[in-house]
Amino acid sequence: MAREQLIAMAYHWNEFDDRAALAFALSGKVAALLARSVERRGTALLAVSGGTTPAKFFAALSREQIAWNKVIVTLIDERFVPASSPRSNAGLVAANLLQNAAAAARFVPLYHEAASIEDAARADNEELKALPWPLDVAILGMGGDGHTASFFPDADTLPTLLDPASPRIVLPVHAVSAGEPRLTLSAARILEADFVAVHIEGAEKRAAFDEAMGPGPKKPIRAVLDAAPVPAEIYWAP
Ligand SMILES: O=C(O)[C@H](O)[C@@H](O)[C@H](O)[C@H](O)COP(=O)(O)O
Repeated sequence: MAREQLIAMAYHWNEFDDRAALAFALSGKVAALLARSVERRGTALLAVSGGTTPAKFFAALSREQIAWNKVIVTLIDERFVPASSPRSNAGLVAANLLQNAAAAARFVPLYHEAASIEDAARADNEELKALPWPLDVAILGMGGDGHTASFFPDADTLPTLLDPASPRIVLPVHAVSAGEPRLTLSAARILEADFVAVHIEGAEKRAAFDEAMGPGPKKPIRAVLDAAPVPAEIYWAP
C-alpha cells in the first residue's frame, strides 16, 4: 500500500465552513455516540481536552438532549492547578460543558492536591480504575508544536506517555513547553476509545497538522494517529 494510502488510513478529514458549523456537527456526532453507549451498556464515558478551542463545541454539546445522568465526563489532560485557576481544564469544562442539559452528567476531574504530580497521578490511577472503560468518545486538541493531550514533544517521559501497551490510566508529565506540570490520560487509554476526534481550528493549526503528517520528525499527534486502531476523525474549520 502506498505511503499516502497508509497515511490516509491514519485519519479521516472533516472540514466545515465555519466554527459554528463544526461545533454543531461534532456535538451531534458525540451526542449520538453517547446515547448509543447508554442504550447498549447503561452508561457512557467521555474524555475531553481543554485549551481555547473547545468552548463553542462544549456549549453546543451541553444543549444536546440525551440521558446525561448516565454519562461520565472526564478530562484527556489537566494542568496541575486547582479548578479555581484560570488555567484549569476542569474549570473550562464546568463553565462551558456541564451546563444546560449536560449539567446532569457526572464529572471526574484529574487534579488532586498532592505533594507532587507523581502522587496526584497515582491517586488518579486508583480513582479512575472504577470508571466504565474503555472510553466511548475521546476529543483531542492539538498544539502548534504537534502535541496532543499532554504529550508534549519535550516531555521527559514521552515514550512512556505514548506506549500503546501501557497499563496506566493517568500519567504525570514534566515538559518545559507545557508550563506547569500536567496530568494526562495515557495514549493507551485514549486509543481504546470507540471514537477519537481531533478538534482543530484556524489556518495555523491546519498547517501544523499537515506538517506533522508529513515526512519530518514524528510528532506526538502523528504517533497517536499512527497507533490508532480505527482512523481518527479530524474536525477542522478556518
Ligand atoms: O490542556 C490543554 O491545553 C489541552 O488538553 C491541550 O492538549 C490542547 O488541546 C492543545 O494545547 C490545544 O490548545 P488550544 O485549543 O488552546 O489551541
